[in-house]
Amino acid sequence: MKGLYTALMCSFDEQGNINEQGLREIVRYNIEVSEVDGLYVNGSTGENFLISTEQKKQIFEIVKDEVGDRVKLMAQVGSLNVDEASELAQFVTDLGYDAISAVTPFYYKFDFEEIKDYYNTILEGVDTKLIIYSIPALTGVSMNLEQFGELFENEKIIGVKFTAPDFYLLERLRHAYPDKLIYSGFDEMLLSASVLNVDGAIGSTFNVNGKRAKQIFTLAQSGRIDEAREIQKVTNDLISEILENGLYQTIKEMLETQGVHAGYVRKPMKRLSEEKLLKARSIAEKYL
Ligand SMILES: CC(=O)N[C@H](C=O)[C@@H](O)[C@H](O)[C@H](O)CO
Ligand SMILES: CC(=O)C(=O)O
Repeated sequence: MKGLYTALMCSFDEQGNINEQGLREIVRYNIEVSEVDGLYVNGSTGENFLISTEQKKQIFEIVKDEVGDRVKLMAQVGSLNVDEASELAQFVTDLGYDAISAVTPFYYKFDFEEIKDYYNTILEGVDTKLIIYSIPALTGVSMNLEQFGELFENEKIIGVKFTAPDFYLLERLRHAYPDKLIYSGFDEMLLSASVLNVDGAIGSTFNVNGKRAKQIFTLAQSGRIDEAREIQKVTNDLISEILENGLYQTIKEMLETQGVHAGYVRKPMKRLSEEKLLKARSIAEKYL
């Protein structure tokens, strides 16, 4: 389960319906061109929190069908509706996903006991391993070292996708739980996280920048930090331009320039203006 996973985008048409062919093309591009080790399906990047349960299932099915056993697959099933999360956990287990992942429950201010119960409930009765998805900037949920430790006591919880800039906590986690899988979540901090010996990374920009990300990770693992830093610099030039232009929209348009029909984002996300579309294309030309 180690290595680099793309937080997979989903292709939607102008009405917001899933474009199956487009989604298959995104999957193929990630496997064949970016050569990542796996895909993280229905995360933030997949616009998961904007779609129905049926659409989530459809995406899980299409991706598994397209991938087969070529790369590893993680399914993000987390939801404020725990019944939905459990249903999806069972669904992807039956489909043969390699692991599930669940974002910490958000919006309401859940206490730690409630968060723990959420994970244990999702895992009840399903025979799959789970990666916690921690992204405090979007969820408002920060957990400390001891709380991660308490969650890790459940043997089915095998790791965490750590999307936070707290490298003190990351180092403490790595040291305290050498047998758990830790994935770096911020692509712009991949080198720094790799130096702390994370097991892999999961990122949105890998949809278009998977090759450089892989280089950063493998160079850092073999101690070639100067070379890795150069590639992180180019990567961060790219990420800055993407973030300034609109994260998911720009990545989708960059994929379009490669013949991948990544389509539109769903409302309430907005589409790129004509000017930003041109900018996205010029970013693609510069970096791809
Ligand atoms: C919210 C979100 O998309 N987070 C991603 C993973 O956790 C990252 O891959 C970021 O998109 C990326 O690092 C750009 O900031
Ligand atoms: C990793 C990330 O960006 C996601 O949740 O899709």
